[in-house]
Amino acid sequence: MGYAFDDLKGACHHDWRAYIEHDFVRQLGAGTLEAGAFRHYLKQDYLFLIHFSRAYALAAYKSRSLTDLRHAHAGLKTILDVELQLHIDFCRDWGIDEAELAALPEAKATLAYTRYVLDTGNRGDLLDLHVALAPCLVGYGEIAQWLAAQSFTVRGEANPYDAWIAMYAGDDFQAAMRDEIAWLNGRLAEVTPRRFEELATVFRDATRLEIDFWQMGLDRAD
Ligand SMILES: Cc1ncc(CN)c(N)n1
Repeated sequence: MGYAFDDLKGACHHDWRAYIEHDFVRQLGAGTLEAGAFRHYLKQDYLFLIHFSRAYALAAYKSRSLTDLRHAHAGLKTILDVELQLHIDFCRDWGIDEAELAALPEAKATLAYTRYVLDTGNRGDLLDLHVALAPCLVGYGEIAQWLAAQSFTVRGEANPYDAWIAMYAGDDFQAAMRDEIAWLNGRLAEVTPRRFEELATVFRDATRLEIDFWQMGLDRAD
């Protein structure tokens, strides 16, 4: 019997829950997150998304079939057209203009996560790269679903972070998440137990780096 995406989550259940249910996420859902922490996160996430766009471009380069090339292209389009564009709008609403974004120094958590994904993609094959990218795309989609199910989550104008939640709960992002899971399920069905262990390590490490990214936001760490 082959593997599926849920087996990657199962292989690092504790880290996955710590990422999805992080204090940053809880405070954001409740609308109690300090504005300075969100602003710090937003700025670093702008840099993060630029490097993640590069990682999707690397996925396109590594594709051996038109199907894989289209899949990588769709991921790149979601980041560039949906997420990054809305992100720039958010930043403007939060008093951060594009000139400030262009001059930002990268925090260590941003450097570590983005370069880990790019290095994993360069060293490994297309599946390694997509597994390293999965906590990003699938994780935020799942976070939006998890927040929707929590009684402490405040939606609408009473929550200053409502637009952020809406972006990840929205149809475009949720559809991109489902596509990524379907692609991964197709590939994971064919891997050996030994290969699965390698991929589980990549997935766990990327998930741990997501946790560090939330913590960087809360601590406003450089
Ligand atoms: C750190 C991080 N991880 C994931 C996402 C969702 N693409 C994001 N915007 N930023």
